[in-house]
Amino acid sequence: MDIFKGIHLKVLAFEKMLRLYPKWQGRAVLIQVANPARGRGWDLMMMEAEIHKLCWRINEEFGNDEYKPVMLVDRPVPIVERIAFYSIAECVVVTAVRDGMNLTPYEYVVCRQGIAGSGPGLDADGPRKSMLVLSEFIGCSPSLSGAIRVNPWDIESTAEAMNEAISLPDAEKQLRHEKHYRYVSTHDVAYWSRSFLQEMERICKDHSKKIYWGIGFGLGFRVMAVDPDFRELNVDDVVTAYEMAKNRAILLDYDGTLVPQTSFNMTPSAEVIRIIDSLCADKKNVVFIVSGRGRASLGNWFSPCERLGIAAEHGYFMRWTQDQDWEICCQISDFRWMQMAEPVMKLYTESTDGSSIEAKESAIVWRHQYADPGFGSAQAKEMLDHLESVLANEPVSVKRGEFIVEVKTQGVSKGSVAEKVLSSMVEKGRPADFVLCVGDDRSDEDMFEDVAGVTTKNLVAPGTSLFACTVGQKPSKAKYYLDDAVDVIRMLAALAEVSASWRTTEQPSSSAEIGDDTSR
Ligand SMILES: O=P(O)(O)OC[C@H]1O[C@H](O[C@H]2O[C@H](CO)[C@@H](O)[C@H](O)[C@H]2O)[C@H](O)[C@@H](O)[C@@H]1O
Repeated sequence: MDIFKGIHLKVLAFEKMLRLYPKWQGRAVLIQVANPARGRGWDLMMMEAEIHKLCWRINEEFGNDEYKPVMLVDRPVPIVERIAFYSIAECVVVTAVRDGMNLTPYEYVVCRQGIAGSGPGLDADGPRKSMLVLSEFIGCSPSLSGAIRVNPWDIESTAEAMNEAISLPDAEKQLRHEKHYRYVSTHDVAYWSRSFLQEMERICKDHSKKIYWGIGFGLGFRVMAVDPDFRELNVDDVVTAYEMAKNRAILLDYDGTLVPQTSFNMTPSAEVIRIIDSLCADKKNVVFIVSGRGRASLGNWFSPCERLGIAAEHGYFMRWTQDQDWEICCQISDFRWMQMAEPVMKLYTESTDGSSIEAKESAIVWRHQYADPGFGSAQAKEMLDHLESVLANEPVSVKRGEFIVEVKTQGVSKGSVAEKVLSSMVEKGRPADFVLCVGDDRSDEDMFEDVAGVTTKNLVAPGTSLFACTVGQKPSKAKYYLDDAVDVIRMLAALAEVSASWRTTEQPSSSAEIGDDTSR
C-alpha cells in the first residue's frame, strides 16, 4: 500500500463495472491484496481510510450474506497465499499511477502457467489463460503486449477494460496468455544478466584505446570517453595549412558556432559579418553557412556577405552566392506530414511552459530552451518517441538538437551539403586541398562524418588538410574541438587576416578562379 499504487482508482473502476454491467453483480470478486505500507503519513492514512470506505460502500450496495464483491486483504500475505490468489485469478489489474517495473503481472502469468499436472484451480494439462489490465504508467506495461493498457485516472475506461478482460472468449484469453508466458519465460534473470554483460562488453570494447576526461561540476559531473586522437584544434596548424592551400572549403554551422547558444540576441555581430565577408572575398575560398535555420533570416542577416554560400534548413535550401537563386535539394512537395506533427507538438507546448513551435518551410521544430531544463528535456524525449510512432510511415526524420526536437524531410542533412560543395569544386577543376568544417550540434555530426570520408570518395585533392571541429569538448565524429564560439571567431579572424594580407600583395585573379565562376 502506498499513495502511488492507485488502489482507490481500481476500486472505483470495479464499482463502475458492476454498475455498467450488472451481469457481474453476484459473480465478479475483486481481491485487493494491499501489503501494509512501509511508512506512515497523513496522506497515506487518508488514502487508506478512503479505500476502506469505498470497499464498504460497494459491499453494502452490491453484496449480500453469500457475496462480498470486494475483499481487501490488508495484512502481510505469505508467498504461498499470493501464489494461490494468482493461480485462481481470471485477471490481474494493476492501476499504479507511478511505478518502476511492478513484478505482479509477471508473477501472475507464471502462476497461471503452473506446473503440468499440479495446477491448483487449473485444468492440469488443459490450455492456460491469463488476462492483464495494466496501467500505462508502470515499467512492465510495454513488455506485455497481450495486456489491455489503461490510464488508471480514467475510471470509465478502466471499468470497460476490466469487463473486456473477463468477458473475452477463452480462445483469446489463451492466445494472450501464450504471448505473456513466452515473454516472461524467455526474459528471465539469465537473459537480463547475459544482455547486460553483452552491452558492457560492446561499450568497453575499445576501452583501453580511449582516453577519459571528467567534465562538469557537482551533479553535472560526468566522465567522457573520447578517441585518443581527439584534441584541441591548434589554430597555428590551421593557419599554416590555410596559407599553403590553393582551394579552400569552409563550412560553418551557425547557432552555437558563430553565436553562443546562450546569447539572447541570435543575430550575428558586426565582427562576425566582417570576418565572414573577408573570408568570402578571398578568391581561393568557398565559404558556406550550413544551418538548420530558415533561409529568410540567414539571407537577411548575411546580406552584407555577397559571395557567401548558404545552406538553410539543414541543406533543404542552398544558395551559392547572393545573386543566385535558392536551389531545393530534393523534389519533395508533399508536406502533409506537418499536419500530423503539429498537433503532437501543440499538445506538448500546452503542457510545457516556456516551449514553442517554429514552423519552417521544410521542417517543424519544438523548442524548449526557456522551459524548466529537467522537465523540458524529459518532455522532448517523450515527444521524440511519440512523433516517431505517429510519423513512422512518413518520409521524415525526427531528431533532437540543442533544446529542440525537429521533424525534417528524410535525406536532408548537413552531410550532403558538404558533399555537394566539395563535388562542385571537383567539377570546376578546383578540388579543395583545405577543408574546415565547424559545428556544435548533433546535426553537425552528419557533416563531420561525411567530411571524414571525402578523401576515399575523391572529393578533395590528394593530401588535403581536413579540419573537422566540434565546439565544446564532447564525444564527436570530429577529430578536433574548440571550447566555444569565442575560440571559433578567434580562429576565423586569424584566417581572415591571412587572406587580407595576401589581398594587399596579390596580382589580379585569373578568371579560372572558382570565385569568378558564377555558374556553380
Ligand atoms: O544548425 P544551427 O545553425 O545550429 O541551427 C539549429 C537550430 O537553430 C535555431 O534554434 C536554436 O535557437 C533557438 C532560439 O533562437 C533556440 O530556442 C533553440 O534551442 C536553438 O537550438 C532554430 O530555431 C532551429 O530551427 C534550428 O534548427
